[in-house]
Amino acid sequence: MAPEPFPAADKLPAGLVSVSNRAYVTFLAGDGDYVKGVIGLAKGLRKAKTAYPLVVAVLPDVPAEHRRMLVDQGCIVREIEPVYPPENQTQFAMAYYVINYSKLRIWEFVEYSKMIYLDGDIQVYDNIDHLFDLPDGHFYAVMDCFCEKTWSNTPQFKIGYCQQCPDRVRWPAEMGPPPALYFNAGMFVYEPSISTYHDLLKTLKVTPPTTFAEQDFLNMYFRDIYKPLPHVYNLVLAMLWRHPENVELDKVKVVHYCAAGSKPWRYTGKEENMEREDIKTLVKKWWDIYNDESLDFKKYPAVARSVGINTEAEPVILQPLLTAALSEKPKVQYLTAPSAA
Ligand SMILES: O=c1ccn([C@@H]2O[C@H](COP(=O)(O)OP(=O)(O)O[C@H]3O[C@H](CO)[C@H](O)[C@H](O)[C@H]3O)[C@@H](O)[C@H]2O)c(=O)[nH]1
Ligand SMILES: O[C@H]1[C@H](O)[C@@H](O)[C@H](O)[C@@H](O)[C@H]1O
Ligand SMILES: [Mn+2]
Repeated sequence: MAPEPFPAADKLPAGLVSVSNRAYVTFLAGDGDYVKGVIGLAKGLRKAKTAYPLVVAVLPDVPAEHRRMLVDQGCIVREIEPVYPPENQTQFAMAYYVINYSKLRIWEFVEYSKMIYLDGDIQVYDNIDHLFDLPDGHFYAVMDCFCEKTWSNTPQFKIGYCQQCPDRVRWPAEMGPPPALYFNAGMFVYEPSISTYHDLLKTLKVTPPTTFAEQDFLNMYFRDIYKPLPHVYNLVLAMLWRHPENVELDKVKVVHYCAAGSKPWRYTGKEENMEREDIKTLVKKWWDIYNDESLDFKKYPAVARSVGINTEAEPVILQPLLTAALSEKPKVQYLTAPSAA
């Protein structure tokens, strides 16, 4: 059996809690080209020298060949069951809802105490491991922008209101209180929990599907514990032309290629705003990482062997071992557990 990367919590000396049971997690559905996004993300995280592995939650329709490619990139592949929207609500767009709601399965990954979820169309350009140290008990994500056409059927869009600049068009008093802060669900910091997982699925069963699927649902479900993160942790590309005054591009750590036409592996430059120089540069940056063979996981075994790691063991567990071995920090950090008294 492959060795465990870190001591299990119940094998630690009394009073000590492992804080290494952390991981990034992304999600993959289908046999299309999103696998490129996930491979790019795995390589980007490696370039940023994260100390934590990337778990990929895959739906059953992800082909074996794509799973192998992910394992070869040091990812931990975990199959999840699809989650279906409430019956009779969605004659069309079924696939869209199944894909997005299935993301809720990641609350089941309770072998990790804290995870950072990243969409497959996200790239990480700088280390964000410090986000794991944020206090527990909250849901952390970056506030969305309401200005793109994707929002056109919302009251916000219709009156030109955006939470990114609430003073530009004020929310009219006759429309009641302004909408609660709303996050983009392409990136968030959360704590897996079986009780939350069951409650999420139970609540979903009685919640009619809406435009932004699980994103709307998560916003509703976590509204009381939501804490906004700065834009640098999830730059929604439309911010570049909708709210440039809120963006410091050179400080951005995480880019979300969610604007129409911006997915780097499908980029043609033809769609609206896609000819911008900043977009071209960001697309090129993504490709530079994707094409960088020195970031391939297979390049790492030589280094692994030199620090005494068995590279023939399950590749899926190599990344945390290796990155921990190569980082200056100790492999396992310990915290004194608060007294139970
Ligand atoms: O065929 C697909 C479609 C999607 N995905 C996965 O699902 C994620 C979400 O899809 P997109 O990134 O294409 O969607 P957007 O960024 O436009 O979507 C935003 O809105 C969605 C709901 O509308 C979700 O909330 C998503 O997390 C949020 O970033 C992808 O990154 C990818 O990880 C696949 O694996 N295969
Ligand atoms: O999740 C959605 C999606 O990414 C859209 O492309 C974007 O326009 C929205 O702001 C966002 O909420
Ligand atoms: Mn996305």
